[in-house]
Amino acid sequence: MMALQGKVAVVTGAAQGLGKGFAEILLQNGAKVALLDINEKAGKELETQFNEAYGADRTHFYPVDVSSDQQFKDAFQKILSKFGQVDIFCNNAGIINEKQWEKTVSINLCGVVRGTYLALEHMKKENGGQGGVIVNVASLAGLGPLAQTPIYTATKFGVVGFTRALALASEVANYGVRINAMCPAFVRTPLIDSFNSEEQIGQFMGLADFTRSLMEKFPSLEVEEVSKGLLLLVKDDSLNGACLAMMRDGAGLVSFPKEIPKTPVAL
Ligand SMILES: NC(=O)C1=CN([C@@H]2O[C@H](COP(=O)(O)OP(=O)(O)OC[C@H]3O[C@@H](n4cnc5c(N)ncnc54)[C@H](O)[C@@H]3O)[C@@H](O)[C@H]2O)C=CC1
Ligand SMILES: CC/C=C\C[C@H](O)C(=O)/C=C/C=C/C=C\C=C\[C@@H](O)C/C=C\CCC(=O)O
Repeated sequence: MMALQGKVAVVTGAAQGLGKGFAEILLQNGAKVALLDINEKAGKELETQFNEAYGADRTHFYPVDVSSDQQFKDAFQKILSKFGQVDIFCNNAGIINEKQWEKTVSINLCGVVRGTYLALEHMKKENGGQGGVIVNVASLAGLGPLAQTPIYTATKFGVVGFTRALALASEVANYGVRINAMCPAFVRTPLIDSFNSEEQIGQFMGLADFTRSLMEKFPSLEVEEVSKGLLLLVKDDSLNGACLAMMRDGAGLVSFPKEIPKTPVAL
């Protein structure tokens, strides 16, 4: 298991919700944490709160829009200047917006790619790096479709596929970096109210009742529960290319079929 004492972690979308929970459990386990978020007010307030709770200078906030290549790169350099290294990188920032769907893709998928590649360039052994672990936050909607949010679903399937492919590349090329994905069902954060917002859901508002029924089948998880899943994916150094599915009735590592299950058709 990876010891976190003295390690340096980066968490995107850290100002609230799951990102705040992930940052806190990493601090509680001895890591220093760089908080990245577009919400500058909330990020600065959380930095102060965490430094008071876990010791001065254990946390620093960096205002970053993960859809901006330049902002992400600039922040990463500032993190390296302040902390000297990055051992853990959690790409968590994400939104739901089926109307501004290019924005959703740019944040949920492209933002994860940007963060992953920044971390990988720094961590991989062939670049003189010390190795490390990257956790990309997908969703259960990255393993099965959410009818009301086809674009959000597509981005999460993309995060799962990207993570699994890069984990395989890391194994084959011996980068010394583990890359895993988190696939929680509904979690009690501000994001899940999105399904009721015409501004975010647009043409699919008529499917709100379908999502409500899904929420009954998959009762909401608490941030604290999901944060324990993050800790597992970070600490267990046997896990690379793992996808952790999390639902109220339990969590489990997804077993992807070696062969694609299919029903033969005559062509
Ligand atoms: N809440 C849920 O039911 C589930 C959430 N997830 C995923 O977990 C991640 C976090 O979601 P929540 O904490 O629930 O959402 P949230 O809306 O509570 O927090 C998201 C955070 O990301 C930040 N953010 C948004 N756009 C950004 C950008 N362009 N650059 C930097 N930061 C940005 C926001 O300011 C906010 O602090 C997302 O990727 C989401 O898709 C996955 C499964 C379930
Ligand atoms: C409208 C979207 C609201 C919130 C999105 C939230 O951020 C999120 O990602 C929630 C995902 C919840 C998904 C819950 C169930 C998905 C079910 C189907 O897609 C099937 C997928 C897996 C089957 C799981 C099982 O039955 O074992």
